[in-house]
Amino acid sequence: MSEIKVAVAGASGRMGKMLVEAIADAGDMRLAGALDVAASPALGTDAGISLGKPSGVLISSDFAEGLKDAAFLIDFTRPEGTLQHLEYCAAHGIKMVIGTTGFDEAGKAAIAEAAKKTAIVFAPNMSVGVNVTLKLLEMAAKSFSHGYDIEIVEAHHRHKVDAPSGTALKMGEVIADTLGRDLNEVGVFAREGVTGERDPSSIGFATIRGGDIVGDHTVLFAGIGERVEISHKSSSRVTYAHGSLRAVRFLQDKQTGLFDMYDVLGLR
Ligand SMILES: NC(=O)C1=CN([C@@H]2O[C@H](COP(=O)(O)OP(=O)(O)OC[C@H]3O[C@@H](n4cnc5c(N)ncnc54)[C@H](OP(=O)(O)O)[C@@H]3O)[C@@H](O)[C@H]2O)C=CC1
Ligand SMILES: O=C(O)C1=N[C@H](C(=O)O)C[C@H](O)C1
Repeated sequence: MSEIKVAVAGASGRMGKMLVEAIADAGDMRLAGALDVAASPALGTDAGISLGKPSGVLISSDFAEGLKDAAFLIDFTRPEGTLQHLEYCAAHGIKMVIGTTGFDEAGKAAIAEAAKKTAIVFAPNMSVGVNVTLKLLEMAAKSFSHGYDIEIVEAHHRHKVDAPSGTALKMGEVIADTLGRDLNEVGVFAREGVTGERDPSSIGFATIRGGDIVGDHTVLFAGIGERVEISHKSSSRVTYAHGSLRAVRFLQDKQTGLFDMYDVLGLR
């Protein structure tokens, strides 16, 4: 069987490097292109050089050049970058795995629209563990629908630019949907000063940023006399990279459509 040709956007970023390495180590894939922003000091360098594994692929900011051999683009960048890549990929039939977080509603709508022209997996967290945790949260939310206060705490490294994390928001959405609530109405994203008592229907979010924390998420169901905490902790970004490669393989026989990691992992 021929190798799957995969390009990586944000190739010199934390996830980009991890993906370049994971593709090199995968027996069924080949790095077919590497993109980064025009201002990146990594432009023109070999995408694998910082890993000590030269790939023969130079990092480019030119979409036509960086994607000329690619059937797939894995994108972990910023929403504004992803939306540019999306337009190009939709026009050229390149399938996408999007891990970028921090999209507004218009950005999410653009991804849904592009999925009418090409096949896309879009998920705020590609790890198996987090997606299984989302299923556990659905189950827990059903049982803790009354008498339990729901709070979501997430912690990430000092470089993360969006808050709360895409994963924390997804956890909130899953719980709110299960309980028939609208996260836009019940989400509480900051507390300061005299806040008044807690609204029992609210879902609170707390954000920690520091050091090199890869990604921790805890959902707290706090009742009277007991509390339950459901936690996931990432110790390496490799889990996101391996999930992304599973998403690429899942998309191989899809032509169009918007999918997430529940689809990839058979959790729906
Ligand atoms: N879904 C998941 O499982 C996961 C999602 N993420 C998400 O992935 C994204 C990237 O995370 P991370 O790798 O840590 O971030 P980094 O900042 O390390 O990497 C981002 C990369 O994208 C580049 N970039 C920045 N702006 C643009 C742009 N406008 N267009 C194109 N490329 C751009 C950066 O270039 P430069 O450095 O030169 O600015 C860099 O190479 C975040 O949104 C994060 O939340 C992260 C981990 C897991
Ligand atoms: O920026 C990160 O690092 C991560 N971002 C994703 C998010 O916002 O949920 C996934 C993971 O938590 C790591």
